[in-house]
Amino acid sequence: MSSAEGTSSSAAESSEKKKPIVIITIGMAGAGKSTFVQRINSYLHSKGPESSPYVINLDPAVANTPFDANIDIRDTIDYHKVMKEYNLGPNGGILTALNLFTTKFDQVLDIVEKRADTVEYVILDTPGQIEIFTWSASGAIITDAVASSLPTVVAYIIDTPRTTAPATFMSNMLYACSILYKTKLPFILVFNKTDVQPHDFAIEWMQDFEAFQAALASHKGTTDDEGEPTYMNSLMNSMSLVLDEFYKHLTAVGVSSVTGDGIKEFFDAVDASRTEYEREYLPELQRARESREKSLKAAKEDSLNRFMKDLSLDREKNPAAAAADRWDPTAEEAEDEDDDVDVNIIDRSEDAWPGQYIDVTRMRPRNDEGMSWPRPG
Ligand SMILES: Nc1nc2c(ncn2[C@@H]2O[C@H](COP(=O)(O)OP(=O)(O)OP(=O)(O)O)[C@@H](O)[C@H]2O)c(=O)[nH]1
Repeated sequence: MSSAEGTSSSAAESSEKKKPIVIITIGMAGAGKSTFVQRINSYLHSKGPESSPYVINLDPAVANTPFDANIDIRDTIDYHKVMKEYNLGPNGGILTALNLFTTKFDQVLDIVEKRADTVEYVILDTPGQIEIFTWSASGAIITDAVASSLPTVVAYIIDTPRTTAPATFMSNMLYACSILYKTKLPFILVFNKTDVQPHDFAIEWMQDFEAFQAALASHKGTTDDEGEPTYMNSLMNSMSLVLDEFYKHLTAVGVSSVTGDGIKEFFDAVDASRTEYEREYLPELQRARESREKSLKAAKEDSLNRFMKDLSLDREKNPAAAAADRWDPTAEEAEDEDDDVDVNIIDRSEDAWPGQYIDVTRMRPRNDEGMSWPRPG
């Protein structure tokens, strides 16, 4: 972002209250996501009550969170009960619990939007099994719903001490790359646990692919018995060139969720990503909306045309029935409601979600009695 852009946008924003920015935290199990959320939460609290964030926990299986969530999926859905009722294993249980919660996510958004004037940051903690959020329909629905209402940034938490091997680093970057291209949201790589392992090596590898290739060559197991580079080595060498382009779209910060080091730099990156969201994500969202409206309109017209064609074929085949089928304005019992061709085409994007109102913030813990979840069978 150029400084000129930053100045003009901040001048425009200062006249009206900024919308809160949503931080979606994701990361491999054990990367330190919950500890990180707890750390940024306490950092914001320490700045004063007006800076307190709004925290949403989306992990139904977490036993204890080291932070108090304002909205907690566990208050609405009993994950153990879901596993039992649907006869699922742990991952299926988490996924189903998240799916069920997603059906009520509009209510969560309503609540968050009502707090928009008093809150600066909204923090979303996601399930420990990263793929349950990043590769599920409900994860995509939640991300899209949030990002279309409020500025949003993805914080991808990386276990730095476990990423020092070039192959692990590359796998982590490829995963980050896939999430970036899926969400298209501003993206921050958070190298966590820098108290154990500084993240300088990662920054160097991201800025200089030759340094990465040198590290790769010096790592054991990169050549076969004849001293030739292994298939994996050649693949990673080529990938490092491809990822060079991807790194340009990322911001990387090093933090220690234990000592609090680097948390201020993380928030500087979050604040900078607001501009990126407005400049890149919003216009893209607008384009996607327009194209969806266009395709819905086309589908509607196509359906209407096919209906009219079927109707004329029927009439050709059976002229007697067609004659009897004419509308008689004088007939008292003229029923016309079934002729409304629009009824089968519903633009659900404009609808409110169906279902009863449930204030998810007021539910008793671990109790979903009275909820009309779909049941199997
Ligand atoms: N030294 C050090 N340890 C950390 C740091 N952040 C987290 N940890 C430790 O890493 C382990 C995993 O942290 P969690 O916060 O539970 O990780 P998580 O990603 O939420 O794990 P899941 O609950 O499986 O999703 C814990 O033992 C933490 O104490 C850090 O910055 N430095």
